[in-house]
Amino acid sequence: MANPLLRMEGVHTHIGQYHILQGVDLTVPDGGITMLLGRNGAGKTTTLRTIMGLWKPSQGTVTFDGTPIGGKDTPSIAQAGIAYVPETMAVFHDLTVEENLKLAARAGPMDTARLDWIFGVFPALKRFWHSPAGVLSGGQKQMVAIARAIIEPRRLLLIDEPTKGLAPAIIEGMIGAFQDLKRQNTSILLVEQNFRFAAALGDTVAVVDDGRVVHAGTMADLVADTGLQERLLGLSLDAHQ
Ligand SMILES: Nc1ncnc2c1ncn2[C@@H]1O[C@H](COP(=O)(O)OP(=O)(O)OP(=O)(O)O)[C@@H](O)[C@H]1O
Repeated sequence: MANPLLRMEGVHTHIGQYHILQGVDLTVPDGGITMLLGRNGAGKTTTLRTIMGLWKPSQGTVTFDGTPIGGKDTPSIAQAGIAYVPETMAVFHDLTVEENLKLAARAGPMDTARLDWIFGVFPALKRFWHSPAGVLSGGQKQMVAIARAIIEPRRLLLIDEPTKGLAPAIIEGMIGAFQDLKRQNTSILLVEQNFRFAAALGDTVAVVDDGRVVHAGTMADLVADTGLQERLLGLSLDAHQ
């Protein structure tokens, strides 16, 4: 496995009186795609939000590229090179695609070479450049949300359920886009419920249950072991259709 880009060790997160993460150990290798799987309510979103500093860990360490980031504020964590696309997709519906991206480019004018690269990954953005984001399909809005997160170079992209509610054909198209991002040296930690998508895309996988990582390894090993899938994820053959 490549060197870890992100490492969480013994991370606990409390939300109010609730003890949600209960000692998460998680490694995201540099240069790969890691899938975070698990039941509803297992703690996947809380894990992403804790990495991003939106919840502060009450215990444990979070290390990014060798530097401790646990407890830092969200802007500093973003500055360090991590971007986050929440499940709700941070897209302004009344603004054009261009305006959505301009607002996300906090460092100043958009880098045209980078924009060309983003158009290559998500061609629909070029087509709808001057259209309000609100008229786009769900998949296209997801592309705007991801483009906003990567308009400035990022080492690590955290994405929460990008396939939720999308048609299978759109999901297939997204696999290519994420592989493209990976080829461009963006590591990805992606929360996913769709096991087929996760299996097609993931290099490594971590399974969360009750606020802990209960399994970590290569995606190929999990794909090859249907018994393990059943035990960890409750997947039956139906879930693979
Ligand atoms: N703001 C909050 N206040 C109280 N409890 C919360 C809050 N946010 C999340 N939780 C609880 O924390 C637990 C983990 O939630 P989380 O959203 O991380 O799970 P998840 O694995 O992402 O699940 P899902 O797929 O349903 O989003 C759940 O029991 C949830 O009810």
